[in-house]
Amino acid sequence: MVQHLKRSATTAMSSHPLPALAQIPPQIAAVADYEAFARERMSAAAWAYISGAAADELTLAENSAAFRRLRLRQRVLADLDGANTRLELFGDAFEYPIFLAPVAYQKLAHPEGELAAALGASAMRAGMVVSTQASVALEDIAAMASAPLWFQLYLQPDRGFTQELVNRAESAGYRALVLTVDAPVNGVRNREQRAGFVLPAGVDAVNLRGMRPLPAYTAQAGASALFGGPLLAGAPTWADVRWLIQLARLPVLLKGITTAEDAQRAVDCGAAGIIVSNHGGRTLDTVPATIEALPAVAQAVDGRVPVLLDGGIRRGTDIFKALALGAAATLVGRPYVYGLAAAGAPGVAHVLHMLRTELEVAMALTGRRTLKDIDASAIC
Ligand SMILES: Cc1cc2nc3c(=O)[nH]c(=O)nc-3n(C[C@H](O)[C@H](O)[C@H](O)COP(=O)(O)O)c2cc1C
Ligand SMILES: CC(C)CC(=O)C(=O)O
Repeated sequence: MVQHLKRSATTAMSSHPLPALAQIPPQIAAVADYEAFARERMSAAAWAYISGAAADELTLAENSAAFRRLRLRQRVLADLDGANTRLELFGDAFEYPIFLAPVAYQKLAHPEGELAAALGASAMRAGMVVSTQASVALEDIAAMASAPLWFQLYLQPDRGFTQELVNRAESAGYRALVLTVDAPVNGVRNREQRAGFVLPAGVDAVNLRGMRPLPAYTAQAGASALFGGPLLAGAPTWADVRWLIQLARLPVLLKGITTAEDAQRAVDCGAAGIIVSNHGGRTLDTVPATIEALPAVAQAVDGRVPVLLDGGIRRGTDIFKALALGAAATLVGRPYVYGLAAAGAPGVAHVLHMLRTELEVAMALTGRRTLKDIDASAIC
């Protein structure tokens, strides 16, 4: 049913998103409802890669559980005339504070990959962050999108190649750079390992083609698999953050900050924004949920730059709670990838539509007219 919808509605969506949304079956009423449809359409290995996280996946579970533990304070009879969810970030206006987080290799989820995600986001006028490891050329994604795109950067050991990547993103019209700082090495991805995940033919990091590969390295028996090898030797440091901020013409956000100390340092280095993120639980297991890390980061930043958050958002009330505790906006990862896998661009649009509507309901029932009215007093 949803598969059929994908074919017929993608075309309709490019002129108007709503007819396509009207064809989504009623049993998909919440973001979580896409998960089963997505799983059916993916190989077991791709499912393990996308839905999985690091080690015992405690942080993955905690990201959502911590949102669910928070309680809202309902307020009644507020004047909601003129209510809206608008915001401005880095000179661009957005209709609502929900962005698509950078997710690598989206062709694993859908043959059109990032192109369909960008189409869905643009139809809903939502911003999207495109991964360095996208499976579609960053220029082609930019040509598809009408809403603002940001480019997520993994600093490559070859800094000259990294600079080229930044130039390409700037030339293609991306509006900000998101430097991911929490993954100098991959987490211990046991679920992926057990499923034997490897990239299938036809899916690769096309934007990194032509880059000089790291020297081959096999640790001697009894030696460290990581320390002393080339991976950490080329890993980014604060000096690289300053280098990037100096060379980039675009604002640079740091993604993957979860402590007050690092937030302070990021602002001191000239970061234009901070994304509180633990990579959806995919890097270091047992770190706290992002919603628990947010207040200390927001306090350290003290309004000097916008603080965004991702990780575990599955409801509009989660977005509301993040805003109440100091976030200017939020990003979602797996939820839209599940929508993409199940129904292509309309699935992505639908996920955004549901989250936005749920956020508006939460605002109406807590008596908040604008995003600026959402503060900690909305939480018990
Ligand atoms: C399959 C997958 C691939 C990801 N790829 C990237 C990436 O290339 N760059 C990055 O900064 N974050 C990446 N992330 C992390 C997301 O940007 C985001 O932090 C996380 O998914 C948020 O948690 P959520 O999935 O619970 O919404 C990836 C996440 C997933 C699930
Ligand atoms: C290719 C990976 C490094 C992309 C990523 O960030 C992830 O899988 O979490």
